[in-house]
Amino acid sequence: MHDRLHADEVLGPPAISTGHLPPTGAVAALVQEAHARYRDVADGKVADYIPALAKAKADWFGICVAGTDGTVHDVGEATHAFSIQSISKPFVFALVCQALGGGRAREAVGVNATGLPFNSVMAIEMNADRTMNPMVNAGAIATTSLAPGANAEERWRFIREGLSRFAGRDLMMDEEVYASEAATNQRNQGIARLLQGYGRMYSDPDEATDIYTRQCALNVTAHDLAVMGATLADGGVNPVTKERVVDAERCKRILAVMATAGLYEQSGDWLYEVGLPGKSGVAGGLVTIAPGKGGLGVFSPPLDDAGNSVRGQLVTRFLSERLGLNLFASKPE
Ligand SMILES: NC(=O)CC[C@H](N)C(=O)O
Repeated sequence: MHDRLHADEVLGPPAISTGHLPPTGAVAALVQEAHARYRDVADGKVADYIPALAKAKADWFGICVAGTDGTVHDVGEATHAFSIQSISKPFVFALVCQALGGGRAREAVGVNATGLPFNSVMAIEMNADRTMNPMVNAGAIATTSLAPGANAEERWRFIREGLSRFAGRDLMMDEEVYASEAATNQRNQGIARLLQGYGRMYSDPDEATDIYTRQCALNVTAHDLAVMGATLADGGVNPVTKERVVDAERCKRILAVMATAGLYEQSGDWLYEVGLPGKSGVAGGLVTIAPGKGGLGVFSPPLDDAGNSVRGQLVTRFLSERLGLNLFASKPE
C-alpha cells in the first residue's frame, strides 16, 4: 500500500449508493476528474525484474469504467496495450472453477490469504496443507495446472480463449514479454517444483509454469480490464458482447478471493480504503469490481513496494468513494 493511500485526502461527496452506477454523464465527469487529479503523481517504480517490463514509461496513464449496462468510459491511455500479468489470476481461477467445480478448485488450490509477497516460497512452507490462494504465484500456477485439455496446447487454448471471452475480443501474447519472463522465471519454476513435491501440482510443473508465463504475457488495455471486471460484476455475462463466460455462482467466489488477497500483503489496507475486490499486475494494471454495478480498469506502470500500481490505487479509491461503490457503505437513511 502506498503511503499516499494512508493520507486522509479529501475526495469530495460520495454518490448515494444504489444498485447501479450513477448516471452516465456523472461517471464520465468523475473519470476525467480522476485522471486530472492523479496525472502528476510521480511516486512508485516501474517493474524491472522481468527485463522487458522496464521499457514502460512512467507517465503512461489510462482509466476505464465499464458498467453492467454496457456503458464504457475511457480516459487517457485506456487503449494502450500492456501485459496482464497477475490480473490473469482471478479470471483463470474463474475458468478453472467453471470447468472443475468450485469445491474441487478450492480444495486443490486453497483460498486463504498468505499475507506475504506474491512470489513467496516461505508462504508455501508455512501453510500446513501446502495450499495457497489463486492470487499469488504458487496458487496461480497450481490453478493453471488444473486447466482442462489433453495436452499443453489445449490447456493454453482453454486459458487464452477464456480470457478473451472475458475481454470480448481475441487477446494476443506479447512475445517479447513472454520470452523475457521465460528466460528469468527460475523462481516460479522452483515454486512449481516445490508444490509438486507436496502433491499440490496437477500437471507437469514446467509445463504449468510455461502456460502461466504465457497467460501473464497476454496483452490487454485498461478498457479490456474494465470490461473483464464488469463481466464478473454482472454475474459472468460480458455486458458488451452479452456472452455468458462463467456462471454467477462462480463470480461471487472469485470476488471473495480477490477481496482477501488481490493486492497481496496489502489487501487489508486496500479493502479498508476502497471496499471492493481488486487485482493488480506488475505491468501496472489494476482491475476492480463493483458487484452488480461495473468494473474499473487502470493502467499506470509505477508500482509500490508490494507491486501494486500507485496511481491505480489512488484513482480506484477516488472512484469507489465518489461513485458510491464501497461494499461496506451503509444505505442512506
Ligand atoms: N504480480 C505479478 O503481476 C506477477 C506476475 C509475474 N508474471 C510473475 O510471476 O512474477
